[in-house]
Amino acid sequence: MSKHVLAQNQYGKAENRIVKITRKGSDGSWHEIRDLNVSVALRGEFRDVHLTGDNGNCLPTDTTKNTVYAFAKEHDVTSPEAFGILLAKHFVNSQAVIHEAQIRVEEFAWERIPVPTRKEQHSFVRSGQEVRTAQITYGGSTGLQVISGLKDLTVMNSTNSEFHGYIKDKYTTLKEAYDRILATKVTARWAHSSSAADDAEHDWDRSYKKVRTHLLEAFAETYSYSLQQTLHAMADRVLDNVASVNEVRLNLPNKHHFLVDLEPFGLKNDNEVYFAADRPYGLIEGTIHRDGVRPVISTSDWIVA
Ligand SMILES: O=c1[nH]c(=O)c2[nH]c(=O)[nH]c2[nH]1
Repeated sequence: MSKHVLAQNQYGKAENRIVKITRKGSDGSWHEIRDLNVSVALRGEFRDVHLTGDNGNCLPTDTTKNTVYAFAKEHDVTSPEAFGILLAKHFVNSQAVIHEAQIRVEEFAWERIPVPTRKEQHSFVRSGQEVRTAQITYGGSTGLQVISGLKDLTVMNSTNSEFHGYIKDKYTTLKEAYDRILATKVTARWAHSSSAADDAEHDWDRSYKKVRTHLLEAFAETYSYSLQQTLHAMADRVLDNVASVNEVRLNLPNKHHFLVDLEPFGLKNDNEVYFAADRPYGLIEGTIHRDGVRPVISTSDWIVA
């Protein structure tokens, strides 16, 4: 026996890449695709597996992978959230030793390449840079918890951004800015109310589009005095407009654009030529939630820009 304490542990199979083709139309020539990266983490009675070599409670990670494949065949993949809910419930409800399952899904979006000369539609182009995310946790004390999100959504305002009035100490060299570029690569996660999570009819694709639109509109429409203020405005807009969302966490790395000094060349830089710095970036993160709701989105995952 170990004299040390086994604390949080989980296991499963990470990053199962699956593409589901659904054939529609009378001859099945209209294709729809969902391109997912599905990770499984199981929590439960796995003490003996770690301590004694008894694998009697261990559902192999290989089986969890196969389950993802089989579920993709046996069920409609209507959204990352709905697929994750099916899987999480399956693991907890089928094995007594599994107390909680967490499914993380990334979805890569594809758009149709329209081919007017043929009725079959089976050609696609990867759309955008952003990745849709979902994290489903079922069992334990949480019941069903659904956290949706997106990452790698890069946005820029080429004006309507200022930054001044900040603390100045002996290390401060930053010049005050009254018209600057504001650019960031958005990582957003939002937690749904339990009534939305438990509603089998919830339209996850629709709520994803709504949240994404409100995030982008708030970014574009906020006259910004700091990226922190923009962050708050973006999350606020989502909470004001999407009733089923209780909490929003945003990671907004400040992708700095510095004015290039053109004076050595006898030129004046009228806020026209910037150096787009790669690193370091400003680390700007925050959670905004409805009053009276306990926040559930992890604050410990730092997002690297
Ligand atoms: O929007 C900003 N917030 C900051 O906290 C900060 N700090 C900094 O150097 N530039 C900026 N910009």
